[in-house]
Amino acid sequence: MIHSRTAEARRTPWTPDSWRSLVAHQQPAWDPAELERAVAELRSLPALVQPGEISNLRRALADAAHGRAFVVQAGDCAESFEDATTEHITSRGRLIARLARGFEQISGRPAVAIGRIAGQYAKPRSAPTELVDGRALPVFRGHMVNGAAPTASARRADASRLVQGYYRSATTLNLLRTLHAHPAGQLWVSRECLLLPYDRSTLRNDPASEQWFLSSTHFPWIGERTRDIGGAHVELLSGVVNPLGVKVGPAVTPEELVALCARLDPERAPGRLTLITRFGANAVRRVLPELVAAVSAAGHPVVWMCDPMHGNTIRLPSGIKTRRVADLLAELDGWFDVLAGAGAHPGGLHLECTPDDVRECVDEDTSEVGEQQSLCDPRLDADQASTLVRGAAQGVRRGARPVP
Ligand SMILES: O=C[C@H](O)[C@H](O)COP(=O)(O)O
Ligand SMILES: C=C(OP(=O)(O)O)C(=O)O
Ligand SMILES: [Mn+2]
Repeated sequence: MIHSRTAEARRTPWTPDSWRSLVAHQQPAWDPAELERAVAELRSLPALVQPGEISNLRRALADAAHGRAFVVQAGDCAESFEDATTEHITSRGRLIARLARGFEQISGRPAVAIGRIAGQYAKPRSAPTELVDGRALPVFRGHMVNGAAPTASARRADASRLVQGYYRSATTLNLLRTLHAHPAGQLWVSRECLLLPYDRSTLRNDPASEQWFLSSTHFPWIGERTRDIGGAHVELLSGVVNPLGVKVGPAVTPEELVALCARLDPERAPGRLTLITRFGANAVRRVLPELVAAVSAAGHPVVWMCDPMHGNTIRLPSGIKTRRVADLLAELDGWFDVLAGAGAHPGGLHLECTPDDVRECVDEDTSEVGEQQSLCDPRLDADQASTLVRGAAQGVRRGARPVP
């Protein structure tokens, strides 16, 4: 990532639009008139989540920061508009709830269940274009931006998709609330904060507290490619009261991470900030110790969450992406060991998974990979996801009951 280093000293006060003067990474080339129409409509539409829910989630995440609970955050890499159906939403909600319950049964620690769902429709990409039959096409950026079909017309950024995505998020969340609303098993929703005009148009001011909140998800996170401290994503989310996640890859320096914590968690409030680390099995033991030491020394009570998916992606010669469960478990093991060594609490696990019958990730042997049905990254199937959750639950138990 290219970092624009806006000097802290030059920072003007936060407003819902203060991000506009800053560099915005990973934004599609919208048609300005179409975008204006979409955001005008979105700004008049109801909030999907309410401030009281956001406070409750912050409390649950504070428990995770203190080692009294553990987050199980899971779902598709990219949700599909076509999958916003009763059947698909129900099976996804059930899988996440089942993973959380399975974690609790093995670990004895309460789980905070968060879906990558009800709005996970936008993707950051490694390159803006891809070659299809020798022709460069804009890359697929998620259904809130364009279509996945490899044609120029499908790949055009279409701002009316922002509104379609809002409505699909609303119906998805509505069904999830019906299925998982009881207080003990509440399912929270999360997504990457990526498309800034959408996020801006779903900011709302809570009249009771006069605080701003992002009303289109409970738990937004900033991706590895957009966590520029001087960039627009960090600026926009710094001013909302939602709990925030930040993805952190192996190139981050301790100084950079502490600066991000200072921007996003200036009050050092447990539950405010979750650091979702995604280093890869080979890097986690080398990179994580210094980061945990620096963040702890700076006094930020973050939730440390392990995303074993995004640092372990393998691109096969066929072009298909896959991941080996063995690598994911190795990263998870290293992550637990480092946190235990640093005296920090393991706070959560972040997975890309699906209840559908797929073979996008393999146990060990990459020749076993099947057709990639995912719109973006390879997902675990339900059994593979359970294996990871079991690994996390066992890691928590090991930490909770030290060997004499
Ligand atoms: O989760 C998403 C992917 O890791 C991200 O979109 C990058 O994918 P790409 O390298 O295929 O662009
Ligand atoms: C894009 C993603 O992750 P990262 O930002 O960590 O690469 C993702 O979670 O799908
Ligand atoms: Mn992904």
